[in-house]
Amino acid sequence: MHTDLWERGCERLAAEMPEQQFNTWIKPLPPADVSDGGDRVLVGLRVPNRFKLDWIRSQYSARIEATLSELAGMPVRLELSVLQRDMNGRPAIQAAAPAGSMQLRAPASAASAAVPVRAPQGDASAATSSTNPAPAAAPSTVTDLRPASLAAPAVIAQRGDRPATPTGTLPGAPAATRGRLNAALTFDTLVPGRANQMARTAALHVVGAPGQMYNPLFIYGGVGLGKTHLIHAVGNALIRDNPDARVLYLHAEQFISDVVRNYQRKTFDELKAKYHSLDLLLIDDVQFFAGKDRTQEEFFNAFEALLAKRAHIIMTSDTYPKGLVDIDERLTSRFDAGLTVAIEPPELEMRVAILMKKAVAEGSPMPEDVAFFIAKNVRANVRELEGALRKVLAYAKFSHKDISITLAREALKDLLSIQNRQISVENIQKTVADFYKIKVADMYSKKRPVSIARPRQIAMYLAKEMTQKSLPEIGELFGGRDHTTVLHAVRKIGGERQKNTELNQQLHVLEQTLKG
Ligand SMILES: Nc1ncnc2c1ncn2[C@@H]1O[C@H](COP(=O)(O)OP(=O)(O)OP(=O)(O)O)[C@@H](O)[C@H]1O
Repeated sequence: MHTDLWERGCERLAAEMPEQQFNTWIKPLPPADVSDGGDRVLVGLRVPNRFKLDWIRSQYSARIEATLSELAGMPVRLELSVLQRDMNGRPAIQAAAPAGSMQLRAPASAASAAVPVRAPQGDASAATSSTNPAPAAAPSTVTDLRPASLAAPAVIAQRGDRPATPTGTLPGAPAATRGRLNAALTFDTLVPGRANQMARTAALHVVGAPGQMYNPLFIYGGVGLGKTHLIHAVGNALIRDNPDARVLYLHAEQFISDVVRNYQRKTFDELKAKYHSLDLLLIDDVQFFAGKDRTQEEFFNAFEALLAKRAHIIMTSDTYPKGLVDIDERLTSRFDAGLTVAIEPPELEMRVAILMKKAVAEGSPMPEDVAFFIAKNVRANVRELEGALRKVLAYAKFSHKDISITLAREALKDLLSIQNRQISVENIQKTVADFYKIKVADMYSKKRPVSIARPRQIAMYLAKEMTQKSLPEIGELFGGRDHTTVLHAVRKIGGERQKNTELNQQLHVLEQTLKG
């Protein structure tokens, strides 16, 4: 009697949920199994992988159950399981995860962000705060599924030669530890937020079950957004859980140097022995492999050897695998074969939380209004945020004044004036019009075809993000439009950006162009 319940539920969810969210998470699911459970209806949903399962459970299951219950006129219980394919590619069902439990083992510290992040409104954003930890940070009951190789005692211990962070969270003198890991870059010091939620969740999965799922894990995003921090956090957590694990962090350039050195000395066996024996390889900025054929070949070999023995590989890059240039396709397609996740620029609330947490770590707690002022004005990335914080703290120290907005404005006046000088709404309109090949006049016109309306919305979004102008001021500069039109554009493009990789890339390009 409830045979079409799932179809009806999907129709309802499609109408009620933001389109991107529905299309990403609900629409691709295979039809549910609906059965009679006595006093309730049982709805079995098969999800392609564990990551999606956890995400759907934490973000959408309550909503799905409520919608289906309403349609069925009786309680509905949702049962999620991972759909696996057997060797012939036929669907085969893995054991269902019990409802309400997360099948991953988060580091004990991961749930304890010191500064609460006010989660932005909306379905996909509900989970990140210290009082409401991200789903991945939930304590779990998973059995240890690690490959036997992780138990083998061996240590790759080398001195770090990348800038590292000491005990505070602002970068300073090197603090190298095992495997070139920086001990200060942990899940504890990484502020969670919407911008890094998926990447952080996936990283926590790797810590919970290395060598199992999402291998390789490919993390991409713009500069200074926390990619390096996140992969160090995975390495540190893994070593803490398993001191014998052979973990190595290195920047892609270090791998290149290694290949060159071994090439000159003809010691490729040593190179192989070093990399192929690892349990976890963390490799940063793989876009640096571009055009380096021999390096790519060696990396390919290491990659294949590590995956074959179920060691884990995590990579970072400034772009998604298919966006990498001058890297052999057989590599980029492998990069994409596990899980690819983006880290976005942090939203305002997250920037505030990062500032406050880092200020506390530096021993100078910062009033929220000051953090807000800085976060409003420093938007590009966390590294710039740290720079601004450092300036404000130093200024307060040397001038023997309390930290206030006035002091922050004074300390950051160069930075603020450069920003105000460089980015104007007119500049944004021109740059966006050039980029999408429309006329600048279309920015003010009343024309509505999507080929014009969309770039216009993108320009409005950038105007709000990158200038100090208010919504009514921006509306005025876009041909006397109402502030609600601007608000709609800002929300729409901001929301789409989270899910639409292509749009996100375009916005990155525009932002970089505008910042000169
Ligand atoms: N969510 C966060 N919470 C706390 N600190 C963060 C966060 N994100 C980034 N940081 C800090 O910002 C700085 C820059 O981060 P990181 O070096 O990891 O960026 P990245 O994405 O690897 O950049 P790049 O591509 O330039 O190497 C680091 O000091 C890092 O600790």
